[in-house]
Amino acid sequence: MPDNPLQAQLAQLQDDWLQRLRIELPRLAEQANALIRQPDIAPDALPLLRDQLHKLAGSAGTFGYPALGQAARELEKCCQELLRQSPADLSAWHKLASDVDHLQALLQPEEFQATPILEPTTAPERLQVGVLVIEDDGGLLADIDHTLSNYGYNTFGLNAPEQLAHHLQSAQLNALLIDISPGSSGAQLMPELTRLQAERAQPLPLLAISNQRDFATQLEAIRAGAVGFFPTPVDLIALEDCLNRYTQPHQDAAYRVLLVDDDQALAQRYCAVLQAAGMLVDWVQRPEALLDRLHDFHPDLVLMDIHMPDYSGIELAQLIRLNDHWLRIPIIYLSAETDSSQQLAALLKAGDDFVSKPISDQTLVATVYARAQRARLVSHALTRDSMTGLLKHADIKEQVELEVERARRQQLPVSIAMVDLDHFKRVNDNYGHAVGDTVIRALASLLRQRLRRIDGIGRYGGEEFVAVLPNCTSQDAQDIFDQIREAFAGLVFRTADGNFQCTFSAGISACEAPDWECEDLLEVADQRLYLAKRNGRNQVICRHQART
Ligand SMILES: Nc1nc2c(ncn2[C@@H]2O[C@H](COP(=O)(O)OP(=O)(O)OP(=O)(O)O)[C@@H](O)[C@H]2O)c(=O)[nH]1
Repeated sequence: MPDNPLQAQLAQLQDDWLQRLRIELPRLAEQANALIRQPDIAPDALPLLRDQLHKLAGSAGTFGYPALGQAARELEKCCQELLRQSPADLSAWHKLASDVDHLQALLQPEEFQATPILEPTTAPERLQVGVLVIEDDGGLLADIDHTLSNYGYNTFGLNAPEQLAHHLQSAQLNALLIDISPGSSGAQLMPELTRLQAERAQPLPLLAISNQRDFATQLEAIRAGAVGFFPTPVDLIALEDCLNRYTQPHQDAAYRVLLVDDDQALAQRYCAVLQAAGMLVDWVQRPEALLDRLHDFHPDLVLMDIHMPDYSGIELAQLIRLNDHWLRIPIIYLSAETDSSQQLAALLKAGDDFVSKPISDQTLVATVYARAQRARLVSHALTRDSMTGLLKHADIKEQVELEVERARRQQLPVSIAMVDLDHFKRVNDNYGHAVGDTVIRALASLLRQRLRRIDGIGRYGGEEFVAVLPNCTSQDAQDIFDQIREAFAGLVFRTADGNFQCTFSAGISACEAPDWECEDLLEVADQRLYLAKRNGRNQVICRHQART
């Protein structure tokens, strides 16, 4: 009995498939025998037999019976040939019937090779990160501590140089932040640190600070294993961004795969395998439902069977391509078709790739994963604001629409937050536009870090942001945004013209009537944001009364 849930599920699916085949194979043999008795029914009966053999050729290998799949493929070709020639000589029909009959003998269990499935792609929740900070400048050290703790990091220092080796073994330490300016205590520790890092299976991410920015200094940092280099005055927001990149797991949401296949047994198996690899899979059995499902499910990728009763996968792929909105979604054909000219013809009409059935679980996961990852990257590049990495105006609006619609369908709450920096014009006027940009990036980074992976966050205007929080009441949204507001107000921005702090105001709305559309929620959130500004700023309002 398999000891892991996926293998148990696959074994059960294989068992079901076998049961069905024990009934279907004798029927196939009977259909082939009927052709000997009445060769004149061949024009109608033979295509049917060929299609069933085609389906068997595609599924048998996947369920651990490659010899049966191979034999079915040969017989499929044989049917095709008979259809073309319609031989009068009965021996060809006898041979076909006997070979189809023989398929049952190939239903003996073969060595079932359970292939390892790739690791799930879903990211775990945010990790608690410990950072060892070695910095002689007390003022800068205080700013680093302050900023990083506002972003949720644990920072600690080194009391004595001989403790370095001990610290590096601690499970609570995830990154190093060291000032390597000439003559500093960090610089003196570098030879020892480089040696200790080399002994580790996985060196800790090292971020270097220095009052020098020349080639030799940066090269020295790289040789000590630095992944980030920050000349003074340190851009603490960029530093946190770099720390986040190297210490947090990949924050992407699970890839969404829409599977279009009429073969229930195979579809269930593909779903189980892809889900076990951390992907979200939706299965369309009836092609008529395809367009609605695309609209509701928003897949990153479509896996399309080619041969289905009444429709071909190529027609369906062309149908998808008629809509510009879905142009970015890769379509991978899954088919028992091995004729490369047919494959090419399919790709020329629509679709992006071809994988032949039977496909191993590992190849399926790797193919889908690689394609979905690339599609996400392209989509990311097109929909993200380059300064903050958040969604652009049109894309966050689209996401709000989508979530409001989904919430209504599922009868779950959804909240919208509209956020605007306070007196931001003064920041630009007093410290310059570049510093203003740093403040915008700081807020974007904090929003990304404090909100959930399923929340959508966008830069709605210059210094205005919109977030959509599915399955979240307005009260919960207010609590979350109050925490973010406090953390943001605590950040200190260091500039050559002095240090300063900045705040934001926010308005929250939720679906307050069953017929509320996206525009209603945005408008009410905007009114509450305006109220928050009028009430004195640095506050979050989720009803028509103020709350600080
Ligand atoms: N640095 C920077 N500034 C921007 C960007 N986009 C918009 N701004 C500035 O943001 C400021 C917004 O100013 P206002 O709309 O008057 O609002 P405010 O000063 O923040 O005041 P309140 O919103 O009433 O608290 C303007 O000075 C814009 O030039 C940007 O991408 N970078």
